[in-house]
Amino acid sequence: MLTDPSPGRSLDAIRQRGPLVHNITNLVAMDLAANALLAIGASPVMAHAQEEVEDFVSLAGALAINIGTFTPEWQDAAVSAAVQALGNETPWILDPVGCGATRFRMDNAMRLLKIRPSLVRGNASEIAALANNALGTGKGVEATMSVADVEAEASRLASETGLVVAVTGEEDFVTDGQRALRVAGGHTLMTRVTAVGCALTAITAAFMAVEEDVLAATGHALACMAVAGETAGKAADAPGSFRVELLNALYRMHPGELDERAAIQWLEADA
Ligand SMILES: Nc1ncnc2c1ncn2[C@@H]1O[C@H](COP(=O)(O)OP(=O)(O)O)[C@@H](O)[C@H]1O
Ligand SMILES: Cc1ncsc1CCOP(=O)(O)O
Ligand SMILES: [Mg+2]
Repeated sequence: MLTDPSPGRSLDAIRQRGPLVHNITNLVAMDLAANALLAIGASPVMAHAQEEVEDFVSLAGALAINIGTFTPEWQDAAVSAAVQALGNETPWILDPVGCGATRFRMDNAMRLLKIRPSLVRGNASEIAALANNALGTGKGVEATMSVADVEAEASRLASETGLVVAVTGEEDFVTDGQRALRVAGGHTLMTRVTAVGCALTAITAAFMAVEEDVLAATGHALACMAVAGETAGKAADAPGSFRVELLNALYRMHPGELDERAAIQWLEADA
């Protein structure tokens, strides 16, 4: 595990070690998330059969669970995987896609939250919904609130649960209830390509596989995606080509460039 909190060092470690990331993710995101992991140098596997999830967790450096198109069977497999990850001390991340939209999604997210993910990453509406166990936020899987609107609720959720919570949007916010950071950058076209957030969740798992400090690993992953988004936004002016350029930018990113361009701001306690 790394001790030097530099995003470039984390990216370099991913490229050197190629951690296997086990994803239990949604039908929309599988392609982009797997390709984003390959682009940064990690190895993806997408697997959600109850019969094999525990085996894959034991092989993986990190687990990403994303509830985006869950069925009850899928959810049960995710619970088994999360319990296994917790027992193995394998870092795992929860992406509560659209949890403010339906009771089924919220119940899935709350059940998984109790298995103590290392990190919860969602957009502003999802984190607001989760923090209050309340429906009615967001439009389906999309955010209708800003990150600034929910920073206080994210901090409360982190303090109450002892988990690290990341809220993403125009400027990202991450907190463990004591320490916090913001990550600037990215591009508005990231909201016009589906599954960019899900792909971010997947690559954050890869950063958690090589960096023990979950808050730092998350900051590094968010900065990596933000820098890639900026690069892609210079090369593309519409969603189709932006998606391709985002993968190209993740693949081409040099650790030194990431260190230079990462806009991570560590905040005082209680920020
Ligand atoms: N308006 C924006 N400007 C720049 N970057 C953005 C913007 N909205 C989202 N992002 C970035 O897009 C990625 C996905 O975040 P988000 O859209 O919140 O997730 P989701 O797709 O799960 O709703 C993050 O890296 C985030 O920083
Ligand atoms: C459109 C959609 N519907 C169910 S999951 C999904 C993808 C959501 O991706 P993201 O959370 O990254 O926007
Ligand atoms: Mg999402």
